[in-house]
Amino acid sequence: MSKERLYLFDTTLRDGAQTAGVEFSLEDKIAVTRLLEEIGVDYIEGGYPGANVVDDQFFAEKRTRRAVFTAFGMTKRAGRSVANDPGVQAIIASAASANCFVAKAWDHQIRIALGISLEENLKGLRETVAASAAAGREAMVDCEHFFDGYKANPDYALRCIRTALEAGARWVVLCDTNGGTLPSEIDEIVRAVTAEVPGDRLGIHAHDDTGQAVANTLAAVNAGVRQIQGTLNGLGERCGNANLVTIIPTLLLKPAFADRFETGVSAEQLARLTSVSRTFDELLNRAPDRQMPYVGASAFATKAGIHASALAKDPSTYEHVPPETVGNERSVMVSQQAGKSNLLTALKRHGIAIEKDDPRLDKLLKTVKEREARGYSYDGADASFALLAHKVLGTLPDFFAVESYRASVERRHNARGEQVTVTEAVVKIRIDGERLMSVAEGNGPINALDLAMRKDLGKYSDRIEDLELVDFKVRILDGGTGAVTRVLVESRDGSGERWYTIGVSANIIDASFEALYESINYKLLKAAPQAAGGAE
Ligand SMILES: CC(=O)SCCNC(=O)CCNC(=O)[C@H](O)C(C)(C)COP(=O)(O)OP(=O)(O)OC[C@H]1O[C@@H](n2cnc3c(N)ncnc32)[C@H](O)[C@@H]1OP(=O)(O)O
Ligand SMILES: CC(=O)C(=O)O
Repeated sequence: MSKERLYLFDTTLRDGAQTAGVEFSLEDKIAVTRLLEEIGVDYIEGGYPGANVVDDQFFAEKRTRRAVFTAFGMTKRAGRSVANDPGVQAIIASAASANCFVAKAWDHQIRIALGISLEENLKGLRETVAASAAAGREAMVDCEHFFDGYKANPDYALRCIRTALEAGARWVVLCDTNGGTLPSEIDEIVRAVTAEVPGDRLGIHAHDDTGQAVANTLAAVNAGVRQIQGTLNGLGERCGNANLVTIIPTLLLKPAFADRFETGVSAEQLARLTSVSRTFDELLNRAPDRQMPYVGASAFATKAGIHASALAKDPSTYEHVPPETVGNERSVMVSQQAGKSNLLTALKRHGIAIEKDDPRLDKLLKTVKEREARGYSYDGADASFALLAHKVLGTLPDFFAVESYRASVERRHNARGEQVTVTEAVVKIRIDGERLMSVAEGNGPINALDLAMRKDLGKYSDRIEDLELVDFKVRILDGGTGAVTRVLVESRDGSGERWYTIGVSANIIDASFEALYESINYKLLKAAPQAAGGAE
């Protein structure tokens, strides 16, 4: 049986630009377009020419290679002709080859928000679409508030669709603008509409105000629409739009859709989805959502010992799809919820071979659980887990020992009478019996300690030259100033590898120092031949 084609329409650069806190520069728009082309969407709605300078610049030239470059805007204003409407003219004159016009389809909105008659609204819709089609653009219409409009006045909502199609629109998109419609209502209304209008001329644009945007989109596809609008990582006005990063793998990997439909996304492009989603978050300067379906860091992660045991026998026991199909990876974590299977998987990741009945494994599990009870959290600090494992198994080289450290913070007035804060640290270490002492100033006690500890590591100094601290997170575990502090340090080196280490103490400086010390030790461990596979 031949499959029906579904068309993916991305509106990250238009509806996504309506997200609170998001502003795209011209360079951002160009970079996002490149990302979208990597995953093979059919249409890229790049923004609203005529609305702002960035969008004018973006639409000054064609920005897509394969996807249909689409400009958004509203239909002509009442009381003027299309030729005299600068908004519509800017859209048609742009470098876009498709135009998507928003038109209201809810009688209540037309009366209140536009203050015009229902006929005047249809006239604007008809004339705008006709002008775009006459200019050789692929015209489409976003029927704003379609579902609320259909509930209030189905005849009028349907007339909006028919008017757009008769005027030359390729697609009419049914919008759940306020995002309050539920999947059962979408199903019922789309089925009623597709009884009148062919589904291969219809699209769906769902907002996530009840957390149902993806479900609503899939319900609309099931009920007959063939164009899907959505955004990268679910960006969009208020609670966001339907998340294409969730929808695409569902369409390609779930038989209920994959057996019936095809898209323009290949298996190779699907495997780039995790990277595209995370790169997009980098560009937005925000942390990726660990729990995002398919692509989140936790999407194929397990902490539970019972799950880890079964996963080791066959990954399909606890995975709904193979993680590599979307470019993600399986992760078995070590924590209080762990059993020996979790440890074995984590040890294997660090190149440590050990039998399940080796008594040292019981000792390691006991140590992990004891330390977790004191505030350590190894599921986010894999490098500290590796160090702990080598220590318990007796294979951790004795790189260097810290004999003592001291940090001081002094606020005083300098010679010009200005108030300054001076921070200084002294670290004494011992390597092969030799004592080395370093002093450093920093912009805070932790920075000063880090600089002092790394200043002179004797024979190891050149091995840590490319070590870089990337992030530093502090969490107070029990609340109050007398509480336990957990510090997580993220490091990286010239190889591009990133690792996480942890420190826990009632004293924030002590916890930080421990995490820094662990980071240096892990860097040295990586290059230590005697530690590799050292449990045997
Ligand atoms: C559901 C959606 O997401 S639709 C997309 C919404 N996105 C945006 O609005 C982002 C970009 N918008 C903008 O930069 C500006 O709103 C502009 C440039 C488009 C217009 O700015 P202004 O001319 O100052 O108008 P303003 O934004 O205050 O109001 C919108 C006007 O468009 C009219 N209008 C709204 N929708 C339509 C439509 N589909 N067709 C015709 N006119 C419309 C409104 O009645 C209002 O006019 P009025 O104030 O005379 O009643
Ligand atoms: C067009 C659009 O963004 C909406 O109706 O939500």
